[in-house]
Amino acid sequence: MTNQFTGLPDLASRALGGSVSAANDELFAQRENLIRPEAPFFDPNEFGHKGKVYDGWETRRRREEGHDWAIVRLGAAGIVHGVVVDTAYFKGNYPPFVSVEAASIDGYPSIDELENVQWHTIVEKSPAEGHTANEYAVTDRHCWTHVRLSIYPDGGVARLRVHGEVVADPRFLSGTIDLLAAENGGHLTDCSDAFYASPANIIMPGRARNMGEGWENSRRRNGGNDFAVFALAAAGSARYVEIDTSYYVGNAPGWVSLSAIDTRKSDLADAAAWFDLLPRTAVQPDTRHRFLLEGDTAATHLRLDVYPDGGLSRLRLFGELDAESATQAYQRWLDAQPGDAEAVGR
Ligand SMILES: NC(=O)NC(NC(N)=O)C(=O)[O-]
Repeated sequence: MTNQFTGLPDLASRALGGSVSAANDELFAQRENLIRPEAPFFDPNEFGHKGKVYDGWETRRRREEGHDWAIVRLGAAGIVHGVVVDTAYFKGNYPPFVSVEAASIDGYPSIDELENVQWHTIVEKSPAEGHTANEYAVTDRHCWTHVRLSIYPDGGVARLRVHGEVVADPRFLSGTIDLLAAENGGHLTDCSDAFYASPANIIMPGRARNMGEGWENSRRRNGGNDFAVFALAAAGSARYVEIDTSYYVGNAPGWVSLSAIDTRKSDLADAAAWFDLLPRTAVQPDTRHRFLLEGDTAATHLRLDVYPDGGLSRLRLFGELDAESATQAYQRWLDAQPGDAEAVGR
């Protein structure tokens, strides 16, 4: 059975800015592979001087007591709903048991400092299978900045996915911000088609480096148009939007439109409560467009329609939180802090 949490953003992903800060060993395969956003790859014929080449993190065969570990700084702090320890292609060398701990650290700790922070178990030592996306649900609802994966006693893991909700530090939600950005807490809630790549990609930090880093649907053959719906990081009013079709040369939409809703006033399912933010507007391939928005734009959700289909590399919605929304964001962040959140590395 697939757990629902796998639909939530991967807080560890390199696409969101995660980093594998440290590992006790990585002789066979480097730790940074753990958070690569793409699916693991395997070439049965590829060998290096140290052995078989794996797209994952792999430690040597352990000859003493103990176990191996790797520490990941999450790309965005958040509440973890579940983790996936994917042992894809590790068949005779996967770890039979894994556990995951988490920590909440305000600041930028060194590797030495990380060893001494308070780690909380979020996945008890549990069995893992080889060549399998092993899923573990997490019930703790505190906000974490780091996780530590332990494997028993040693072995290889292709990917570590840490699915959850971003809980942005409200001190950085002031002024004009991207209300849609995943790093601020914006997330995809619905879409018509993610055949080649999900629209969740278009709210990731930075600019896409190629078409694979954006949203690409399939060619639409049966009428209608494709769409994606996002929850904003927090309720706010948008002043301008950036619609980037970079790298979509033969498959950009012909036109796009944006609509929004404020679920503080109406139900998400109330079709009549959605209002136009940007009317149907022609867009060009491989172009970063900016459009000013007018009128009352206060909203909690945004819907992007592309006509008839086609991809985007990024979508940005710049504006400000209103006072009520800023207070709520602050309270949510405060409520999610574990009692022993530490300030380290400042
Ligand atoms: N064939 C292997 O994968 N062997 C070993 N691993 C690598 N990467 O060569 C091992 O002993 O776990």
